[in-house]
Amino acid sequence: MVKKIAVIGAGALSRIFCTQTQKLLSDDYRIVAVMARHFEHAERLTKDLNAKACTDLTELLAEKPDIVVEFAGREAIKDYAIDVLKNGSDLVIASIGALADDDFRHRLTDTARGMNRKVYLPNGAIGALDLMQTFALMGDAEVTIGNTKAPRSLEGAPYLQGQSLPTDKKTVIFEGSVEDAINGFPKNVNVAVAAALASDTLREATVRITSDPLSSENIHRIVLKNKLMRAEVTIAGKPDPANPRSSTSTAWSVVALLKNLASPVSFY
Ligand SMILES: NC(=O)C1=CN([C@@H]2O[C@H](COP(=O)(O)OP(=O)(O)OC[C@H]3O[C@@H](n4cnc5c(N)ncnc54)[C@H](OP(=O)(O)O)[C@@H]3O)[C@@H](O)[C@H]2O)C=CC1
Ligand SMILES: O=C([O-])CC(=O)C(=O)O
Repeated sequence: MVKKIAVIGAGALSRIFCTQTQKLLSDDYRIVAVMARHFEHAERLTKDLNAKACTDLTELLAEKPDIVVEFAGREAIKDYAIDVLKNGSDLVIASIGALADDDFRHRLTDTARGMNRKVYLPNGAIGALDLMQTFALMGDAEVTIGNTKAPRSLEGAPYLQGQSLPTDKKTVIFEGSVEDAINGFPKNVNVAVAAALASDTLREATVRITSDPLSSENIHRIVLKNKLMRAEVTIAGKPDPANPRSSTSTAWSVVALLKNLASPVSFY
């Protein structure tokens, strides 16, 4: 049976996700609605999809989606996630940074369990969340997460308080906890929260953010070790031209997730 997908967000990642899901997965999925803050942004995306454009969650959920996919940001997912699950839809969250908030994460988990729904956290701009869960089970993982982006991909973050970054030299602009990193850079280090949650090191993992004027990629390097295993995962993705903060591969990772869910043989 073809499953109905509704999308929250009509920006850079939603556009890639919708286009590629329609192109590659039409035997299994149909996009029925897209929501944005501005109606015209949602409409710009839906006109090629034969889907409903809206600015209101009730309207989105009226389409009775099997799965709601979020590409809208930390505040949006905090506002909508519980109602999506209570509506009976499963949920894919790109703005995984929202789950660094213990209260939200517990409410999300409890609601999903109570409603017998699933919340899927995609690999996003990184990968290997399966491997990181193995580290979590083995215990005592030491995890460091490095993120390198060009200044234009970092500027505007609350941590920088409007300051511009040097354009002539590579600079470490943040070193600290995952929680401080996501609060300071909510649109840049969702990957750090994903890695820390998967490896069960939300309080212990450390994050380093580097601004590199010569970098044409968003580079994420995660190093994990315990007494029996060590791993280094480096992923370098091209920034989306419409939103240089986001790597385009993030949207593709959600297409891959949906493909996996629909397939009789799943990778893990
Ligand atoms: N897990 C990961 O690896 C990654 C996660 N991300 C997450 O994905 C998010 C989306 O990225 P991207 O597509 O590049 O962002 P964009 O800024 O290009 O698009 C965001 C879209 O969300 C919409 N939106 C924002 N707030 C709301 C709201 N409250 N209700 C409805 N719609 C809303 C905007 O509406 P409008 O157009 O009307 O303004 C816009 O269409 C990022 O903010 C980040 O949190 C990003 C990269 C990697
Ligand atoms: O897209 C990326 O490279 C990573 C990103 O913005 C995030 O994790 O929020």
